[in-house]
Amino acid sequence: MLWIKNAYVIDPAQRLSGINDVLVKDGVIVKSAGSLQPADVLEALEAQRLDDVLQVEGEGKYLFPGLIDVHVHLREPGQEEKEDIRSGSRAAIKGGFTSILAMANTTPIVDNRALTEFVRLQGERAAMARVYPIAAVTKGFLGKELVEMMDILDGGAVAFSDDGKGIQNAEMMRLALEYAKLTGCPIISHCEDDSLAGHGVMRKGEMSARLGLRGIPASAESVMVARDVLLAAETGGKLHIAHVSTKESVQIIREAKKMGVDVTAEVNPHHLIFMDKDVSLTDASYKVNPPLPSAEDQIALLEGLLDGTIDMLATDHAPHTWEEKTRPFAEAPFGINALETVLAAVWQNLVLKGKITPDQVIALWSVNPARRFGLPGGTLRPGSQADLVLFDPEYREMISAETMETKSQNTPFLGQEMQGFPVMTIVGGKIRMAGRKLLDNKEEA
Ligand SMILES: NC(=O)N[C@@H](CC(=O)O)C(=O)O
Ligand SMILES: [Zn+2]
Ligand SMILES: [Zn+2]
Repeated sequence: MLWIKNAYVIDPAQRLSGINDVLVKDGVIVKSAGSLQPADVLEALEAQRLDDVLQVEGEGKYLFPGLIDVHVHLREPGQEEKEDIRSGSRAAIKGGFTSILAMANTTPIVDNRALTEFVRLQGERAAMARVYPIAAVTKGFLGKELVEMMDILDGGAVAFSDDGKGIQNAEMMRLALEYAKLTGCPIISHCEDDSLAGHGVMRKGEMSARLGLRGIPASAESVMVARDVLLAAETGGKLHIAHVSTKESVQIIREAKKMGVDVTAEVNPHHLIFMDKDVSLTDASYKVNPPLPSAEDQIALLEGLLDGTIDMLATDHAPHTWEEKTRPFAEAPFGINALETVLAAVWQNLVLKGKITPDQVIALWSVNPARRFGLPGGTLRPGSQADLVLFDPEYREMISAETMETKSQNTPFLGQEMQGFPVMTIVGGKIRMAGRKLLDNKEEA
């Protein structure tokens, strides 16, 4: 049993934002509002002695429902030199994520039930963050044949996506959304038209011209966003747009929502924090797909996030080896390692700069993802599973290979001291991290 005292509790689902005490018993939230006296605690927990209750002082810290990240690359099976389900889910816990959705672009691709079950079971074995598999939309990501959606859903998938690759064939996407209407399970679209993206390596514009790098026009994304919302409108299937990065995409999604299309969207913090201007030829940690946006796009992304056009934040945690990411910019793979640095990055660059409130961050990264993907969590309402994070806005940490659980170091923050980190992460009442140290096999609170 657990009693967290005097923390600043943020629970947008209950419209809670203020100093409160939270009680946990048998992996479930018992109480999440009010200031409690020992007698109240014993009564609420039906406990005999206060000695049976672990007391945690939360003063000066925020307490919120565990973050849910719907876009993570864990690289297992097949690319365990970059990450595996254990290292990735450990990184998640240190970053404040109690649930993560694993993308299917592994080797082999997660396009059948056996592989879906494998990902789920590896997540359970790691016993850190909850790991939910996302399976491919098309077999082998070839865009030719749909996977066996019903069978894969029975295996535990919570969404379908060919993320890493856009589905080029419009009829294939239409068919996928038609099935999504039947299953009620979202299709996550990586919107990228290959003919427009070509062999580009950064956003096309003045900066790409100056650096002499091949550019990817904004239309490579927005053209497919437009296509997909029209297909979602026609079929009634649930559509989720991954990593929105252009102002045109934001406009299209805004209009689609007005039309009543069942579409949601995410934005990655790196697209809100960095721009095409930050790209340098000597540092491929800024190389990501979709590429870093223009200043104008970045303003539109933030506007979209604040007006509800964009529903959630997601990391697109994409670990790659040091060897690959120190290749010349044009040859390095796309992707930014994010799980352990992203909350501090959002805190420093968006919250402390007054661009977004802590309450908005929790709505965007916990409540909304839980709702859209039909997952438990996302709230501290009594009776909910006890997935929570105690966050210290003052805590500072140096970002290095030694301090991180991820196997890769491809983050622009490497070697920097950052501020604002989780100091306790609890999953189903089990303390998985305390004082920045991971705890294996902890008893349930
Ligand atoms: N985002 C990236 O730059 N890379 C992702 C693929 C993807 O999310 O499309 C990866 O798997 O490395
Ligand atoms: Zn993608
Ligand atoms: Zn991705």
